[in-house]
Amino acid sequence: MFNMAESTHPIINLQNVSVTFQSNGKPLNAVDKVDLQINRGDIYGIIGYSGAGKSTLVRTINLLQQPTAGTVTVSNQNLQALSESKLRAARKKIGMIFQHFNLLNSRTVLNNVEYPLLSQPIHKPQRQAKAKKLLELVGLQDFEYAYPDQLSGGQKQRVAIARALANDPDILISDEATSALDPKTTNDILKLLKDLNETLGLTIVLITHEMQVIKSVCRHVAVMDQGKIIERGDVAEVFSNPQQPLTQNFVDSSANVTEALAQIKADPGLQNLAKNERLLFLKFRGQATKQSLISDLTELYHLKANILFANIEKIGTASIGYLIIVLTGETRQLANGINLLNRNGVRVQLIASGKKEGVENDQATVS
Ligand SMILES: Nc1ncnc2c1ncn2[C@@H]1O[C@H](COP(=O)(O)OP(=O)(O)OP(=O)(O)O)[C@@H](O)[C@H]1O
Repeated sequence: MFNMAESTHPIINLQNVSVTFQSNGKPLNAVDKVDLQINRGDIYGIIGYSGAGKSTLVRTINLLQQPTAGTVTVSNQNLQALSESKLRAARKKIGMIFQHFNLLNSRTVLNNVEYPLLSQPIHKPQRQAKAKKLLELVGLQDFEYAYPDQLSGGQKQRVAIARALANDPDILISDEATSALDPKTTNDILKLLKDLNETLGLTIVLITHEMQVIKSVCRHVAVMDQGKIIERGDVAEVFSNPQQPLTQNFVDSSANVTEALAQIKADPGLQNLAKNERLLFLKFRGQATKQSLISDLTELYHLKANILFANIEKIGTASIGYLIIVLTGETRQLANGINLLNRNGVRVQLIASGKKEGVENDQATVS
């Protein structure tokens, strides 16, 4: 996906950035020697589980979090070398939105959006005009005099976005901004962020623990674990061919496979498979998702496949298919069938086999 607004010049350049906290008297490397370059106009996702260091990392971008080591360059300025007043000016060009909106409940929607402009040398009419324009941009022109408590979660986040745009930032950092929202509202907010990226050329850095969020708006992604970026690149490339088990976990959870596997493994009915049955987890990629391999098993080897779970995860132009099946048939034919799947690029994992008939009797490779 090419975006006219995106250039190949990094607007954000973190070099060898570390943040070490003291936790119970011991050093904790929340961010560990991270290099991160984000181009102007990009929508860059950072994904990781809780505690991976995502928030700490993105807070170094505006020096809300001072790094213990490394350099932070934004819009060609080394932020650590700036005077207090120049740093304040640089920070105004980096907006932020959060999971819990952080609105001032005693102020109207309009006053909330005006708030960051109060310290600016602008007169009230211009300030209000600007805030009204921003509310229109986020689709809340009819809510100027409402109070945050009267709004839905999605509307509150729109106010927070309008407020974050008050100083015409070049960069918007979104820290789990959709985590408290339902799926439909999440999509609406993500669509708004994408529109703002396209119309304003806004660079967006978005942190989340949900792969669907990354998939629906980001062009690039970094996967974070224990303070380090363990994998990064184009979203479709990273998620269609994960190199790290953690990245694979995100893909599997997104396709609901992790949950399905747990449920199936816990099903008492499947603890006692007959000796001619195999419980298999199959993962397909690319071409394999289009082939009729399951019907081939029946035709060639007289195997019966009982499908317990099926899903296809589409990532860019790539597809990853998942099947959990109970395959029934003669021992030799079961081995032939599994070999056929393997030969066709299907990753076959044996979850359980029938009693007495051990796996060692199968002449097939299963992982
Ligand atoms: N001010 C602090 N003092 C001490 N430890 C901290 C501080 N801030 C964060 N940490 C620790 O640093 C690690 C990374 O936290 P961080 O909040 O950056 O992770 P995260 O990936 O954003 O996760 P979450 O989504 O849960 O916030 C965690 O172990 C956290 O407990």
